[in-house]
Amino acid sequence: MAVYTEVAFAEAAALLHDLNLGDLTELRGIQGGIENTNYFVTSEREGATLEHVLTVFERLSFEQLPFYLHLMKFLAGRGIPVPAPAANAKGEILLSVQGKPAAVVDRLRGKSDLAPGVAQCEAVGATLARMHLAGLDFPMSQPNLRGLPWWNETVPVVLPFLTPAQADLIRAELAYQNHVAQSPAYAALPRGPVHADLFRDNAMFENGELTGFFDFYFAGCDTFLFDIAVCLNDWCVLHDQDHDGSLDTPRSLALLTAYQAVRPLTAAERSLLPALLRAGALRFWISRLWDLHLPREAALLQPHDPSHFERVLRARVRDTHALAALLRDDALQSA
Ligand SMILES: Nc1ncnc2c1ncn2[C@@H]1O[C@H](COP(=O)(O)OP(=O)(O)O)[C@@H](O)[C@H]1O
Ligand SMILES: N[C@@H](CCOP(=O)(O)O)C(=O)O
Repeated sequence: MAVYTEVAFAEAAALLHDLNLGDLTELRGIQGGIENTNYFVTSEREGATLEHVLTVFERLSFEQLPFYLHLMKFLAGRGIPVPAPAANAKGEILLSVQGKPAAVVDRLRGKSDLAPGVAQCEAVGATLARMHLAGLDFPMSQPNLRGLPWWNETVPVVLPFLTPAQADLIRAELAYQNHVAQSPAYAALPRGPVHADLFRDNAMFENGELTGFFDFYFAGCDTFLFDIAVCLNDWCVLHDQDHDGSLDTPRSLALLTAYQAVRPLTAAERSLLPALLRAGALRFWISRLWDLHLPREAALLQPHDPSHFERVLRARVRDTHALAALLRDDALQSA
């Protein structure tokens, strides 16, 4: 559990009043996240029980937050299942707790499915594509703050903690990704607001139905293909202890086919998916190394295992040509 900022009951109660969300009845620190302080807040208003999530942002600034919160509001308004932020009487959705930025958003029903099958991957693929299309009109712009420039800055910071073989891999992959980013095919990739961290623990299901995506605090304007790659790397790999990071073909095809039924991939996207799968693995290997070796103070913090994404990256590098062949597969082409 990561609770970096302790919020008192009275402080949370006053916040809910300002948002016209009634009387606070329960305030509970949330286990699971690693970036922000999160609490479940339950309140009573005119006989109804309301469930929200209070987030205090630990790394993001008052300048960066409007993009994420307004994106969630915009997507929710377009019928995409994401938590809408609550507004105060002045219409403000970006709040302040102990001088830090904060927000109160809808609590999604259900729980995360950490062992998804084909049906869950289909639901994620279709909803991801709908979200990408809905976001095309979003008027605000902010880069993916965990994109290539951050990788270039952060790799030298984590290098001292790596073995020589790991250092060779991370340097070679960073060079490869800088090269890919200069290519005409990369420039041709469709772009818009992306979630950029849509792991299994950032989606909820209830009775087998997807109830929504949440945790948009790594979102940014980037290629849609990067978002797809991040999803495939988490939703469609084997997660047993001995796994080697390989993609599970039935779940990968299910996610991609469902995505394509809503927004077909372009030729440039097909050709660059193997490279962007490597980019997605590199991004989370770097951030997990950074979180592990350069931790912040926290009441309780469970850093994620970086070696998982080292394995995923090695598997994607090994499978680059096989994945390219899979993407030329007739069944997927005609989806
Ligand atoms: N809008 C929401 N609806 C339901 N549960 C949520 C919501 N936001 C966060 N949670 C819960 O809080 C946990 C941690 O949130 P997360 O956003 O992943 O934290 P962090 O930002 O620190 O990574 C999630 O695993 C989930 O159980
Ligand atoms: N999904 C990332 C970590 C980001 O934390 P989250 O709790 O906001 O998803 C990873 O698994 O490394």
